Amino acid sequence: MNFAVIGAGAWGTAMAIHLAKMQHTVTLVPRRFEQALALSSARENADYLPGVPLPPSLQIGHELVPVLMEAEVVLLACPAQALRETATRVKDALTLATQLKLVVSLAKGLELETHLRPAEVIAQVLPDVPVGSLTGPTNAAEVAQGLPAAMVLAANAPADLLEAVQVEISGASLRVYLSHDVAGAEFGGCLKNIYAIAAGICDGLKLGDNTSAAMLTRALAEMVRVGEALGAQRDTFYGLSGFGDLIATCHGEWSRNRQFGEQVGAGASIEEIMANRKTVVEGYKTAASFYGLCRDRGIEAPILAEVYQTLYEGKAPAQALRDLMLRELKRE
Ligand SMILES: NC(=O)c1ccc[n+]([C@@H]2O[C@H](COP(=O)([O-])OP(=O)(O)OC[C@H]3O[C@@H](n4cnc5c(N)ncnc54)[C@H](O)[C@@H]3O)[C@@H](O)[C@H]2O)c1
Ligand SMILES: O=P(O)(O)OC[C@H](O)CO
Repeated sequence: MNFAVIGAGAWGTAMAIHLAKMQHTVTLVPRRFEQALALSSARENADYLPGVPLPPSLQIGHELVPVLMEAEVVLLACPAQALRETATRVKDALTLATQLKLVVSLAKGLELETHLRPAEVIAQVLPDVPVGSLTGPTNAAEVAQGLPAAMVLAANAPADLLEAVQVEISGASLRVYLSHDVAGAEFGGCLKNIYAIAAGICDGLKLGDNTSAAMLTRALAEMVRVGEALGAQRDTFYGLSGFGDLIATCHGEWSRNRQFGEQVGAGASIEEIMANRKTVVEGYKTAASFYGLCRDRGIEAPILAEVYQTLYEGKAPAQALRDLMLRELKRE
């Protein structure tokens, strides 16, 4: 199959490496021309995924028109806040000769102003192409090294197309499951980033394993409540895109959302952390987007609200934790 991966951060590069190793025709398209040159000459993405060689067959592209003339599946691998702009670039570069069958989001964040999920943003821009989302517990570095992982491809597209793409992406190191609950799969991936910030805050406050277990368990309950209220299916949150990614991201030393939370919990200034970061922390803006969405819809989400107040209203992390602990008592 012919794949185009638009966006060459850690995750786009890792997926492009995986697909190229599966013998597909793959073109990785970085946003900036200099980045395309650097990747072509070094055969490594030194900025975002250092130490992993790009397979010889992996093509690096820059002009979208020729790449999109041949691509059957396009993966959009940029941060959620850049998705609309990236999908628009794809739309503008599509020609009548297109072979495009499916556009897949790899992003895990809500658009800030609209509160839309990644697949919803793409569908607004590209209403005539089937859109899906590939999500689950997948740290880019591990996938790039070929360590086994499992994901969910969620899409409302013809079954034969989805099954074909599932087969093409799956292999000994990546097992892909299918789902029709795009909302559930995407809400899980977006929400877990906020709870990973909360888990990191607990780490930064040097709390113990009991706190971590309590936080994770209540985060899952909150994820289910928020997701169901927004129209997703309850069961989806107990799968790879919900529970699976929550565990990976809240526990993974590597998680950028967890690391960010740990710095916040340890007392660092949020402005300074964000100013010094080169890579995306999706949970930061997604916390603001979900906070607005839950407030507007009257959805109870106390952990999310405390993370929001800590990040945006200057609330002390220890006070946020205390307020969570001293909420009105209730049945589990
Ligand atoms: N890294 C992972 O392990 C991983 C795994 C699964 C999903 N994701 C998700 O994939 C998405 C991308 O993450 P990443 O890890 O590749 O991020 P990254 O920080 O490694 O790279 C971000 C990429 O987006 C590009 N970018 C930044 N601003 C942009 C803009 N305005 N327009 C277009 N491109 C822009 C950058 O040039 C860079 O190539 C995020 O939503 C993330 O949550 C990441
Ligand atoms: O490093 P993070 O926190 O952006 O998490 C990356 C992936 O979403 C994990 O599945």
